[in-house]
Amino acid sequence: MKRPQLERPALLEARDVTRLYGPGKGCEAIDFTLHAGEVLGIVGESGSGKSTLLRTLCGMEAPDAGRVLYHGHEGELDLYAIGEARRRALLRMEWGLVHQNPRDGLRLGVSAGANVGERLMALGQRHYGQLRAAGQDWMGRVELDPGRIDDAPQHFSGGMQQRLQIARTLVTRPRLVFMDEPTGGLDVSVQARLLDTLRTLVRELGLSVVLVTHDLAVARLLADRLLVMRRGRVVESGLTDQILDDPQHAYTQLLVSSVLTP
Ligand SMILES: Nc1ncnc2c1ncn2[C@@H]1O[C@H](COP(=O)(O)OP(=O)(O)OP(=O)(O)O)[C@@H](O)[C@H]1O
Repeated sequence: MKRPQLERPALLEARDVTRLYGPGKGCEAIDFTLHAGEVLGIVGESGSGKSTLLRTLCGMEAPDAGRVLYHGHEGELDLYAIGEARRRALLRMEWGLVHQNPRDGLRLGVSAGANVGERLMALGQRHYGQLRAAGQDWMGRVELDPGRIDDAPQHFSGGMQQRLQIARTLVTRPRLVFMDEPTGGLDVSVQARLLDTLRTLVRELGLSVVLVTHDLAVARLLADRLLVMRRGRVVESGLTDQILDDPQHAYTQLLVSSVLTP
């Protein structure tokens, strides 16, 4: 998906971000700018530091050094200079987070409709009819049967739960969405259909996304640009098609030719 974004404003910036648990474990000296409407894929083999970087970017884990800057409604915010309460409010009001395991992002015991409506309620919506209509609408958008709005997600398949988590995340129209292996842990055919839905939503809504995936096929379908990580560092970055079609770094070449084992 090639969408030139250079003219768009910066939305999220990582400036020399480091979070290390040990040498090469975590992420180190990460620098990038995500522009509005852009999908940035973070790829690399298992243990390369993708999830650590994502947690640092989305306010869940403070870096040892460096800054994460977010350009939101209130202008530029230094994510770890503001308090915990404001970071939480950002996640609730302006951001969305899609976990690999939908169980981490859903409340399994309450209805599908309540799961979708909850984030709207957190933004102040109280009108039952409107919340229910939004629930049905978003279940339809992620290709779930809106007739199952009163069913609890614990009775849904893994793929359906992931679709519901995506609906719950996107219903508030977040300005920035973080996704950690959104199609991981699912059967291949389920993954392919979900990826198709995600790609449609990303395009239709013009989403700004930071996407972590070890799966280069997922990266190719969704991401405009890639950061390739190895042992905590970015070894290569650029447009997705350029990197995947003509990788420059030996590690990326190995990744692309699937020589590396997970
Ligand atoms: N809380 C933690 N405490 C100690 N070490 C950690 C912690 N979190 C991650 N690590 C280590 O940091 C390194 C990077 O882990 P991370 O989960 O960020 O990699 P990843 O690329 O997301 O891998 P995967 O795809 O397997 O999730 C690994 O060596 C991991 O063991």
